[in-house]
Amino acid sequence: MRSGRIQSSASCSASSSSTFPHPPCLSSASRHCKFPRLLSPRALSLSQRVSRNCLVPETTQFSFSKQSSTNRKRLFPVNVGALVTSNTEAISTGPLVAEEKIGVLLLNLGGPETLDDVQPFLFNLFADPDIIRLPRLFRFLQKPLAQFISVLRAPKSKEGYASIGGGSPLRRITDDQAEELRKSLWAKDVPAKVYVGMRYWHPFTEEAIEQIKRDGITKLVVLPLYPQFSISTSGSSLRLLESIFRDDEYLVNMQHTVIPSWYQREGYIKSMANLIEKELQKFDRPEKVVIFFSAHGVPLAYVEEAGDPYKAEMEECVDLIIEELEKRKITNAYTLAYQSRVGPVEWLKPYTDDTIVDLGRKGVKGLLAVPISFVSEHIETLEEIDVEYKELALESGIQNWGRVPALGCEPMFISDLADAVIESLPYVGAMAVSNLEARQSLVPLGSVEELLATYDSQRRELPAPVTVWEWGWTKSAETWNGRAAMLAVLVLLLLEVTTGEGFLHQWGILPLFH
Ligand SMILES: C=CC1=C(C)c2cc3[nH]c(cc4nc(cc5[nH]c(cc1n2)c(C)c5CCC(=O)O)C(CCC(=O)O)=C4C)c(C)c3C=C
Ligand SMILES: [Fe+2]
Repeated sequence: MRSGRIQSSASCSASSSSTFPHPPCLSSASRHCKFPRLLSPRALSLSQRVSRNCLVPETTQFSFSKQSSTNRKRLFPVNVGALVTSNTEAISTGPLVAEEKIGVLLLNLGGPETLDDVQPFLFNLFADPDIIRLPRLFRFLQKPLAQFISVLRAPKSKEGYASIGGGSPLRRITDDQAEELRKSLWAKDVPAKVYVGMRYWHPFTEEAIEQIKRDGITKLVVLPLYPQFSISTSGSSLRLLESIFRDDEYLVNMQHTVIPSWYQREGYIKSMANLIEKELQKFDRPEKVVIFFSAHGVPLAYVEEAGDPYKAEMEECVDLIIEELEKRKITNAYTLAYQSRVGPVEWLKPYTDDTIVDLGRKGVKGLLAVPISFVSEHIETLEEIDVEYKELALESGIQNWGRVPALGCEPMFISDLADAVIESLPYVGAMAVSNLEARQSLVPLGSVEELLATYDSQRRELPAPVTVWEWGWTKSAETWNGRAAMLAVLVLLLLEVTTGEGFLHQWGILPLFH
């Protein structure tokens, strides 16, 4: 089989070989132009909105095809140190004074630590308006609906968590990453404190923020632990931070900056390439193995309707890793697919399961799975990939299976995260939008408000990714089941509100305001 990207027959609408014009940016030297107001999100066409990275001058065609990727600019600096120095000089925020207390806030998803945590964890997830975005009129239903869906989904999720030891390893791994990052920063003469703020489980972002206040942090770098930005992950955490910051006098005055995504950084790309290279060597005939990048999916509407840059960033990330492997003379065939879809709506394609079957049918005998959207082991690597997809691959005729571990605390990766933090420090509190130099930063930066204005500024209503009720097999049946269930919820609510009694009162969801 020829090397290069394998396109599954179940391939996506905006395929990896599609070419589209790149949005204008201030300067061709600028690696990212995530700063708003220059380009009004409304003014951008859909194809422009999904790829906001300004890697090439305005007139250049930007393509994700294999052929053109070799002509593309290097995405990461050859000499980070030199550029940091020049950036530091360029920004007039002044030197860090002795009383300055630097904090780094790592944002992550969080996961249930015990089986009893599963349903409340799912409730928090589905109560997030960036996961289920209800029409304005129905917003008051968010919590009852989240309760309803979480109760329905909990048994299936519990099974998964039970099979990986009774809980998610996410907290332990993220705490370890925070400690290693802290050590790395101190070793680089940046005495910073590192905090972990989870979106859906302990330690919650609110708890981390309270600690940040108690510690008297004056400069904060916000670093989501997702390499690629999605409205549903980093975006959701930033949305929460925005509301916490807005309501708090201390935080309003605390200087901060956000590193929204960092998939293009040299240390991350090289660390991923190292892991892939190492795992390939475990196969009898490494050159015959297909490298299978599997990313967590998002509903298609996030990308196509809300302008989520996730898919564009993911494709670019894969291209960069492949370029790095090619430099090492590793020219295996590869493909990218999306896993873990929930509910009846269409998610990013091609789907991982369909692609595995497809590859088996095409005679592929060796597959190396590379989880790419997350830097810790979690239920979707340990259960979905290691158990479900492996089984599917073997059933589909793929005889040799391997999986690249998540990065975890891999030293080169942690050291690169520390560099990202250090590079961002000159911009903490700097008015990134009005600051010409900041726009040319190596690390795409911005305040919480700026980033939220860039991505998803209109907060369009999106179809709920999960179904409320499930029976029958057809899509239309599911739609009608959903509508019927919605009606049932409304009737129940009406009864509850009028009688003051019912299951929502028993669960403490109503009354909404105490
Ligand atoms: C980049 C990573 C992730 C994206 C994008 C994402 C979007 C997304 N997820 C759901 C629904 C669920 N996610 C669940 C678990 C989960 N999700 C991610 C990452 C991304 N999610 C991780 C790492 C995990 C596992 C955490 C752990 O405990 O180990 C779950 C719960 C598990 C299950 O029941 O399957 C749900 C549900 C949606 C709807 C969504 C986009 C809209
Ligand atoms: Fe998820």
